[in-house]
Amino acid sequence: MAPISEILSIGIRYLLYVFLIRCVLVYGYRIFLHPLHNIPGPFVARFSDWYGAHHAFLRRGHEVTYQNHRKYGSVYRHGPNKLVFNTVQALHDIYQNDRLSKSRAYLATKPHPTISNLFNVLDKRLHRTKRRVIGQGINDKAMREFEPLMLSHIDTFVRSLVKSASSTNLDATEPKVVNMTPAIKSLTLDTITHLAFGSPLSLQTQPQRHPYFLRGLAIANYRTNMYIQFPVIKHFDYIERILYPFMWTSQKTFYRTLREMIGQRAMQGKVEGKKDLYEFVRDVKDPETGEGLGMADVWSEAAFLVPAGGDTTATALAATLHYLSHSPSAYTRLAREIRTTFTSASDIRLGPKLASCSYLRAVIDESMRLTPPTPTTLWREEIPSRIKGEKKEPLVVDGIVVPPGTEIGVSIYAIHHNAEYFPEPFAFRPERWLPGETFSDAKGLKKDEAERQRKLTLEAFTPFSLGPRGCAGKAMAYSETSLVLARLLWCLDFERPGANKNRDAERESMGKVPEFRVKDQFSALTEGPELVFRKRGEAWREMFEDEDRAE
Ligand code: HEM
Repeated sequence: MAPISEILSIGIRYLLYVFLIRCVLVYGYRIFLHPLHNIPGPFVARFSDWYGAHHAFLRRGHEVTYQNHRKYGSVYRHGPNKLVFNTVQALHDIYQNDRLSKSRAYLATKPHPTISNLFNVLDKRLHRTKRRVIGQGINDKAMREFEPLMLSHIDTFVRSLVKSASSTNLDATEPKVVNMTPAIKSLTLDTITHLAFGSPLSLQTQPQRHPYFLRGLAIANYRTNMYIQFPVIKHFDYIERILYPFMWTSQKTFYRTLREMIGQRAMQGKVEGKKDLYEFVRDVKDPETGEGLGMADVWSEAAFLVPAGGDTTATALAATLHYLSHSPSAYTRLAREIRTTFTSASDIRLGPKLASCSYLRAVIDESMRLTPPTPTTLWREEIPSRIKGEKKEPLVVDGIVVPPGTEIGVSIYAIHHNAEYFPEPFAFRPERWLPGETFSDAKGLKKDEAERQRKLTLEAFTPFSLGPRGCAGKAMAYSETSLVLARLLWCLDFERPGANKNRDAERESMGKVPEFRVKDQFSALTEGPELVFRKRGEAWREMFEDEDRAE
């Protein structure tokens, strides 16, 4: 009888042969016979999802996708069963299509198989119910009711910038350089936690209480993105615990803080006159069972709503400040609009006056176009028919027949830089959003050509995505960004430390404002901008009136 070691070695060799044959068959099929084999794309992506995982790991999926479109055209193969498109037609065909739902990869972000939140629920009926109920807490009406509390956080933010500023002249005293990413995130997270749980996290006023919250949030986003891009990795999260223990603990701290906030809110029960998001979430009932949500579900909703509402708005604001600090003409025009529309800081409220600030809206939109807060590709998939053997029309996206089981999407970053829809795609041109105005590349177009161009521009602009799974917090995002920028520019002027206005003006006129680059981890990870502030005349004093009175 052969010794055990010989049997083992034969066994291993045999398994290796089987593995190699399987690889040859599977990869050979994916490269040469797969229904998508004719669609161009990077070679590795044709046979392995490691391609997407690798770029998600390095947080550069958005820029790689943009480059790939330049190389391969308006559609390319991003994985064996993944297609990315880059046209307005595809945006419509994918995100406004009843036959499609979020891809099953979103399921990997569920904390438990039976627990879902508004972000990762795939069942359409449950999604509609959750969206209807939770949406009431973040729609226009809710924002008008929440406005005084939102303004109190914005004023805390502006006051801290005033305190960092020199008196009148930037050269006279040394103003403090402010890193805007943590400052803005503290503001937006205080705001969303106040809206969600009826009291804020107080990151602005007591940052020492939650030193790891921002880091934990960033890591939670990173993991969410890795799971969506490469769901298999979820099964190996213990490797992460061993290799990156600090990452793991920061993220746990973030979740623990949320749990504590929910616990404190739950202890208060129903509070008369208070309708925070917690109340709305507790009202959600499963349409099939009629049962309400348990604490684990409430936690899961919070774990999504806090980053959804806090992180994205922070990116929009940081990007806008970056572009303004590089664009003297846009800065001057916006400051003039704010300072001539309102009569005091407290006059800056939601309503017709703020809505009339069209340049403000153009600046925010142009900043979100260049640096979308969610720069990624939002994957969708055809829902398999419940009826066995049912024959469906083939799914066609932008003229391409998409086989069942294919994940498809449009990269928000890539389409926002598609020159067909946005002439001078890397230039900061708020005028492109203003009807009747034009800029260098659009000059000389005939009226009907200009109108066609404008229509395409509007259709291709998709920072909030679109369709039934588009952003539910758009009203909150525009309310918050507009109020912050308007109150800030009422009280202060700002610039980059050591900015050279002449050089900036020259670069701006040539369309060479540097991009506010971010890392793609589903939502964007930002750094900076670093800015210095200068008090504006006596306008800022109003912010301190309550404090002065209290003294
Ligand atoms: C500039 C700020 C914002 C941007 C750019 C943005 C962008 C987006 C995008 C692209 C999606 C779709 C995600 C996907 O398909 O997987 C989304 C979904 C969502 N966003 Fe926002 N968002 C912003 C602010 C907010 C705010 C302030 C809230 C309020 C809590 C919010 C709540 C939501 C919700 C609840 C969804 C899920 C909608 C659903 O699936 O039905 N967002 N957002």
